[in-house]
Amino acid sequence: MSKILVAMSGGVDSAVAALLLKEQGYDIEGAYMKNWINEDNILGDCPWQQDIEDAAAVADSLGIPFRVVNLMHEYRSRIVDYLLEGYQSGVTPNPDVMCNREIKFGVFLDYALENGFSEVATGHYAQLQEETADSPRAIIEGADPNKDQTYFLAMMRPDQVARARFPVGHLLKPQLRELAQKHNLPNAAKKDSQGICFIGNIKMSDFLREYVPDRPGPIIRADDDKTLGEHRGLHYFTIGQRRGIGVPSNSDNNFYVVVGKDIQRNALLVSFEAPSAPGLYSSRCEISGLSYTGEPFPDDCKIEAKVRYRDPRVAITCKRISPETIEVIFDEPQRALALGQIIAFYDGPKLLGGGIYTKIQS
Ligand SMILES: Nc1ncnc2c1ncn2[C@@H]1O[C@H](COP(=O)(O)OP(=O)(O)OP(=O)(O)O)[C@@H](O)[C@H]1O
Repeated sequence: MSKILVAMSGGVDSAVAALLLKEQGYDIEGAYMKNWINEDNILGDCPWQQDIEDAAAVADSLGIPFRVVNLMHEYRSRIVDYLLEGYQSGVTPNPDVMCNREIKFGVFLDYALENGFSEVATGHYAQLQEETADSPRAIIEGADPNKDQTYFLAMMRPDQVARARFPVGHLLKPQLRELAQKHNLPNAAKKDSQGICFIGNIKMSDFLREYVPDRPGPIIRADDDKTLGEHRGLHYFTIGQRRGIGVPSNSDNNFYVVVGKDIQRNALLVSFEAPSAPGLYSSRCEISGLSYTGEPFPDDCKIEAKVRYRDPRVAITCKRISPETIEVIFDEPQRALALGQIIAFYDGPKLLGGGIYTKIQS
């Protein structure tokens, strides 16, 4: 029977993933991935030591072998550099999506295959539709609509999907917690992690402050080009952001919102929140780095997409520009799309693939 390496973060989701596979009779081992932040420890916070202890304790209670895999160098080159380059060039990268393709189902899967395993399991809320004569294995949204994580898997390639397992994707989070308690898993009551896969409990703004030099520039009102103030660096801001701009609206009903970045002038563009705010809503965009989780979808087609994590699926039309680039036209204009971020494509609950916003048009 095939051997499965379970990626155990110390959190409850991957603990239950291991529990379920064990109960189903699979030959499994657990592994914690040590990433770059573990080694550098510059920000004086090390929640990961506790995470390793928690993952080891869960493996112990399940009676499965456990190891720590050091992926520090790969993480530095594939994720941290991508993150820093993105922020330095004025776009908003998505380390979580890249982490799944490059690390969890990239170097970590390679490590598993080299060490006698045939699959990698994670605690992602996603389901799998097994391969049929007509189509390869497909990723389907998780059963818990509040927890579905398929968006983060959008850039996975078919060969990676073929070797992935998501044992908890059919569960609702409360059911998962109940299972963890019923089986006395040592981390049954542990709080959920905050998302960004390697930064852990460290805030993105602290990370940026440490690694990307400040580069002050003007805050400009996009409607009339009036300078309203100064920002510390474009990388601290994302389109659609309202908090922390530092420019009062002097009015009770109007709020300034970031509507864009003018890279040439190093200017942060703001406007009052409104459907007519210049650049805030887009009806079309260009997507590069197009990647499919299974069969490629047709050159010109009507499908659905999630424009960001936690957004509902929306109707889109795709038009092919080149092998790796498409134009996406939204049925309804979408608010605050950020260059560098990821769009995920769907056919109903089935994930089709993803790509990177490289041009956004109103
Ligand atoms: N440092 C790590 N070592 C091993 N596996 C990891 C690590 N970080 C994340 N994973 C794997 O990736 C999955 C999704 O990661 P994410 O950070 O979204 O955690 P999560 O949904 O809070 O799950 P968990 O409760 O297992 O931490 C985890 O369930 C786990 O299988």
